[in-house]
Amino acid sequence: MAPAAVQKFRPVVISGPSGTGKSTLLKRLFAEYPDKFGFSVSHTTRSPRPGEQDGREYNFTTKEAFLDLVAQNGFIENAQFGGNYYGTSVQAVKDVADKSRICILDIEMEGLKQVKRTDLNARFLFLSPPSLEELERRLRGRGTESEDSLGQRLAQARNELEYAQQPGAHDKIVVNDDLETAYTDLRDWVVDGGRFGASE
Ligand SMILES: Nc1ncnc2c1ncn2[C@@H]1O[C@H](COP(=O)(O)OP(=O)(O)OP(=O)(O)O)[C@@H](O)[C@H]1O
Repeated sequence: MAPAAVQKFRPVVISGPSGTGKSTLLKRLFAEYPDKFGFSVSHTTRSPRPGEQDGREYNFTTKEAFLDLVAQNGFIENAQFGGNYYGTSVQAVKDVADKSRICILDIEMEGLKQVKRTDLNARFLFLSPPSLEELERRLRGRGTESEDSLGQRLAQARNELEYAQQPGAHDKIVVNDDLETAYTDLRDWVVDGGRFGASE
């Protein structure tokens, strides 16, 4: 049997508290390596909007099919917003590897734990803020959060930082203090001398 594409194109899970700088760093990584990485296509039960194509913006699906896949543990993460379901399926991550790209998963701690229960052969990087105080400053500076949402994000950040301290929780921890240093650290670990974590 041919080896699964995820053996060669190992997905990378990047987690870390909201506001730590994941989007900022990933944007740079994608710009420096435009053909190497990809995001998985999410499932949704909402209707396609004009111009949206099944399998491109989303995998459009019915509520029944969605819930079937939930029951089969087919999702890494799933949630309900405004009456519709959304989720990242294990298969969608494999689809990225099948296209010879490394899937980058920007997910929360619960999703990460779910990935560990799959055969996705992922590598795990935790992006840590220098401190909770600095994280709060950045979230306030970004100007996207209400006080409520800020409080929730900081509480969740405490959980994630605690989990990250457990041995074996992540393969690599990058502290995003100085942006240049953090980017070099993250890139060098992800690229891994051109092996991208694969054994050969
Ligand atoms: N090293 C850094 N020093 C100072 N500010 C930074 C640094 N890295 C990122 N920021 C700023 O912190 C804010 C949060 O960054 P970003 O939006 O990338 O976080 P995120 O982890 O992707 O958050 P979310 O998970 O909520 O999308 C942004 O305003 C960004 O410009």
